[in-house]
Amino acid sequence: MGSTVLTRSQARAVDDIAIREYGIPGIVLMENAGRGIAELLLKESPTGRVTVLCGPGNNGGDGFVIARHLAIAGLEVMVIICTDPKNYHGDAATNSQIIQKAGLPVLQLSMPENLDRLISELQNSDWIVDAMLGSGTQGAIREPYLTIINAVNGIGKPVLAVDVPSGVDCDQGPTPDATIQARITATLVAAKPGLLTLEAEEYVGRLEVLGIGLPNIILTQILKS
Ligand SMILES: NC(=O)C1=CN([C@@H]2O[C@H](COP(=O)(O)OP(=O)(O)OC[C@H]3O[C@@H](n4cnc5c(N)ncnc54)[C@H](O)[C@@H]3O)[C@@H](O)[C@H]2O)[C@@H](O)CC1
Ligand SMILES: [K+]
Repeated sequence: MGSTVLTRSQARAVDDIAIREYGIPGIVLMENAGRGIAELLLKESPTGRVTVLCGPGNNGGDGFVIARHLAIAGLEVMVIICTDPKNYHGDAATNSQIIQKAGLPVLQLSMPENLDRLISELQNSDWIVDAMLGSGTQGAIREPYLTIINAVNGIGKPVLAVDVPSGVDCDQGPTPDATIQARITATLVAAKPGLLTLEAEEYVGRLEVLGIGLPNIILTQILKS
């Protein structure tokens, strides 16, 4: 399934079928995604300090799982929540509560008051995990993501992007002037059309496709329909 490409609606359908027809809980998919991405990062950086930027949806939920696994492995982790935590629901809310109860360092970002703090956290990082915006991204990139994306790109530390670099519309490609420049993009289940456009080349870096434990038959079913 390495060369498979899934559009936004196909990726959603795959998750939907896995959850509703096959009974695989969404939180298991999120755990598989986050753990797989943490293991990938640990191969690049077995020690050091990592800042995990978490956005408002399930991409942010993946970020919480990644942070938990990196902390278990002994890395110094700082989680930056880029939205009001009241926005979280479902699996992302569960994983947000787990890391907060576990006492991982969390900074609740309220812009622009915390911009200096954000920049100093980023400057002190060996790696940055971009779990801000994923396959749910649509339209022009709004604040605070616009400012954060530009700050991350300006600092130039290596970035591992979760599913897509924030700013990439998974069907259309990058949004000019507001897309994370990743060193590695760990995309889930299959590549997305927007990651393979010519314009995306400078943002995606090394593209890694990670499975999340779905039976192959689900992908076959979607690609045939
Ligand atoms: N079961 C699942 O669906 C799974 C999903 N996974 C993760 O979930 C992600 C998709 O989750 P969601 O559908 O919650 O989407 P996102 O995590 O991409 O978040 C969507 C939210 O971002 C905000 N947003 C959208 N466009 C924006 C823009 N232009 N500017 C600023 N904010 C914007 C809106 O608040 C929107 O509700 C995937 O990319 C992947 O990382 C993984 O956890 C694996 C399982
Ligand atoms: K992302």
